[in-house]
Amino acid sequence: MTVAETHALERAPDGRAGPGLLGRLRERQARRDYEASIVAYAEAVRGAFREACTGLSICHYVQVAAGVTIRTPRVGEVRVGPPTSLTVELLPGQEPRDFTAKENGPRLAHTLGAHGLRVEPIAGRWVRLHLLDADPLRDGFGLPPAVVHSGSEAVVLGRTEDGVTLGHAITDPAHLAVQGMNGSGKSVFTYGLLAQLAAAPDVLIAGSDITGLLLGRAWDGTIHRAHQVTGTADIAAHAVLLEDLVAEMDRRLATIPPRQDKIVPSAGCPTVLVPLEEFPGLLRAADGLPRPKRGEGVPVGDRIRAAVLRLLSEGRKAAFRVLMLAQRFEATAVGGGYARDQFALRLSFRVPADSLEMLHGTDARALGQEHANADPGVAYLSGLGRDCQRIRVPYLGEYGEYVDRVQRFGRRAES
Ligand SMILES: Nc1ncnc2c1ncn2[C@@H]1O[C@H](COP(=O)(O)OP(=O)(O)OP(=O)(O)O)[C@@H](O)[C@H]1O
Repeated sequence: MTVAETHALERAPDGRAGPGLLGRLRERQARRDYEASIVAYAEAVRGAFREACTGLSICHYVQVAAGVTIRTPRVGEVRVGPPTSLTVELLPGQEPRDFTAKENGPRLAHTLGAHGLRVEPIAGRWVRLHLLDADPLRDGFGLPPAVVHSGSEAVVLGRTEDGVTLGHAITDPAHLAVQGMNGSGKSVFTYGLLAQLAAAPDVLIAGSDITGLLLGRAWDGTIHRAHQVTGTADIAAHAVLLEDLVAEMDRRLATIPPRQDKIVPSAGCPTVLVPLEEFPGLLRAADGLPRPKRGEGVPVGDRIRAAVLRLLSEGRKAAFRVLMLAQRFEATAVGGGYARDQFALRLSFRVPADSLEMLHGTDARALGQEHANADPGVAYLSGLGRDCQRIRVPYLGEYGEYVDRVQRFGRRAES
């Protein structure tokens, strides 16, 4: 036993076993050293924050008699984490998002030795900046085998960086655009979405899928299967299906009851979700077909474009929701800029920076570079009153699990 250990085991004055005088002195010293190190660390964070704000121009330049002086947002409490956080008072005219605008977020975080930064408005002009040690979306999460019992119940879309689970009811008046490069996770996301909706008695999943994986065989025996067209052997069949859906939409629009401006979905008149898997591929295949001679009909590609445009522009009131999937939402590839503008809910898995901006607007420009290398299942979501935010979508599992869930939960066709 060392001398230090002997002292530490001395008896306390009241006779109870515990640290003796020397031990207590050492404890006190250790506590003081620790507190001093915290104060020094907090000062270092304050200094680094001030310098980063100056470097990134998150500051005010004030003219004084001696020249120009720089004011940076005042740091209040520094809380040692992990994750470390600091309260900051915004300067007049500043907004919480100024800390993350452009590339400020990652640059501030890196100066402060962190991976990322999250800004939490507290009250008045005060915000709390959380310095994240790691990407909060690094870990995936599974999609439990749960289904909704009505289209008005929210399906799980994903989880935000703050750990909030985002839901979306398919009855909300929004068409959905999903883009992502090969292997970015858009199919797995869509499997999860459709599996959650497969059992709802007031939802019909009717769409087109040239891959034959999302729709088709997996849905055999369900009520939805008769309303799905797959493969590339008969591209005209995709046009026929979409035109049938437009005819049903027209019928619904013509029968909206008086004093109502939209269809209220029910089991008899379900919300029709129209997945269009790899839609640019469908258009390419259709445009590659021989064109009919003059006066002998409309080219299949044009028929598909016209039908989808009508579903997009008029379908919301008739309880039609289009779910379009593409590697990238270039206007020409998805039926035109007007068609693209109809998507109220937009989701981008890993895509090049210009594709992200194309779908989410210029606000997303700053996010582009990082997102071009995003992990599978990590996406940007915007629309329905939400700012563009980064989420992780749930992982349903391998393809076989999707087929199993559709077969287990999918509403059966009446025999
Ligand atoms: N949410 C997720 N969490 C974790 N891993 C995922 C997630 N989504 C997808 N992955 C992984 O990424 C792989 C590719 O996903 P997916 O097939 O959905 O990509 P994709 O964008 O549809 O590609 P493609 O256009 O080639 O079909 C999956 O096999 C899975 O291993």
